[in-house]
Amino acid sequence: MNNIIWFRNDLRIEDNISLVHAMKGKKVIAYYCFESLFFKEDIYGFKRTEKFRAKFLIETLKNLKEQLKQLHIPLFVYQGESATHLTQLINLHQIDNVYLQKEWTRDEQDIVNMVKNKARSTTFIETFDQFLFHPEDIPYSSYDSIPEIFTSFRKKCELTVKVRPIAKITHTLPLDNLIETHTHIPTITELGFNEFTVDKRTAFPFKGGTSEAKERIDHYFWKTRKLAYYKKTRNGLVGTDYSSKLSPWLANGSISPRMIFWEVKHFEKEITKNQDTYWLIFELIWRDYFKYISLKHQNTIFLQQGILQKKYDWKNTKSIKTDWINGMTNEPFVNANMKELAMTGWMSNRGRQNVASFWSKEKEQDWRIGAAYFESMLIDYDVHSNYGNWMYASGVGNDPRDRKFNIKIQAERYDGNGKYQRLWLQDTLF
Ligand SMILES: Cc1cc2nc3c(=O)[nH]c(=O)nc-3n(C[C@H](O)[C@H](O)[C@H](O)COP(=O)(O)OP(=O)(O)OC[C@H]3O[C@@H](n4cnc5c(N)ncnc54)[C@H](O)[C@@H]3O)c2cc1C
Repeated sequence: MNNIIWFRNDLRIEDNISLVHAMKGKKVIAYYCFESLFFKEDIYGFKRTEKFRAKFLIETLKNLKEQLKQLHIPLFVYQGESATHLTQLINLHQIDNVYLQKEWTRDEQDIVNMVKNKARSTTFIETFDQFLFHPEDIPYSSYDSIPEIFTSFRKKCELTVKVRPIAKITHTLPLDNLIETHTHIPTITELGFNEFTVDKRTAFPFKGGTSEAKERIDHYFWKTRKLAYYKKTRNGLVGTDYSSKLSPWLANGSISPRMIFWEVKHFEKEITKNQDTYWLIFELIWRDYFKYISLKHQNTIFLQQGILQKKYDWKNTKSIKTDWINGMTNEPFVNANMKELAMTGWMSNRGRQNVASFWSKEKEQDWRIGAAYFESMLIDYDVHSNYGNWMYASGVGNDPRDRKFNIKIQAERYDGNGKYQRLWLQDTLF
């Protein structure tokens, strides 16, 4: 059998089910495409992927290519459309099976369907591999019965679901499997961006790729033991260590939630087990939850009325949008966060909650514009977490209390000494 592993948001060789299956083939090649759809402008005028995530992705691919090489698997990398490139590759190498992580959102599915339509004699094996709690293991007979309240979901899953072990690779391919690809990983300029240096103030000064993710875990868990204080520091705003910062690697799959889960368990056995160590797993369950919500509600997560079918009088005011994006509103705390995002592609969870609430609840602007801006800018953009959290913050999702943040009180509580606001607003008056 000739197999392809089609990498998308599972850019790792460890704990990758599709790779384990693909490696049973006689000939195995790997494929990745910088899909032009994800680099186009959206309907609001934002580039769907901005330079921060593009750079992170390039770094991730470089690391993946090296790691695949150790297994004697060549990585073919293209820019454009999979409907063209992957179909050609399938024909050229007489591919029997394409293995890939199952995705269910609109654009991801469209891309797969276009390839399937052009490669009708090839088998596509799609496997869920982005979850902590595997969809076959959760205590619900269908996605329809997933509760709309996170706590109900979490409690029931915690009682009944066992996190699966890490999927292991047991062999390498013969050396002659490592054929020349005549493709290369594009540079940032080839992807349409100018070269740039990262702002020194960034809270996320890290690179893409599994190796970097593992270094981060080593630092945060083992070297500094910050994990043992995670719950107490996770609402922080300044510096690298107030939270794990694992989301960008999780988002593109260069690390799996299971890898993190089992490392927490190891830490709990070797060092300490407390509320803080549990809380990192608690947050990973939030991540799962938003994936299940999008599995349940499918593409309604992109609609203005959200999964609640709630109609508000959403506005789309150009000046409010410009002020919000540029950090020029009447709220210094919002401004500091928006400047951080614009200059680094990163914002803390506390910041995200505040700027989202300000945009949709205070200014009553169409939440989808805010979500689209985040999609463009965030290094850790993940379709489910982003749209799930945006709906939640905007009153059309899973927040049973439909909260609106008091920005001044939030700034006082989480940035009482003004350190964070000074960091990002030092050049402007506030
Ligand atoms: C409006 C809004 C948009 C967001 N968009 C994204 C997004 O596109 N991608 C993304 O990964 N997260 C998103 N989040 C969730 C959260 O802000 C980030 O996951 C978190 O800040 C990442 O930092 P960390 O890795 O240090 O998190 P930690 O606090 O260390 O948490 C560990 C992990 O748990 C998960 N997690 C934590 N909080 C959440 C949450 N609220 N929802 C889902 N998963 C969570 C993440 O995978 C995170 O890496 C969004 C939140 C809001 C309010």
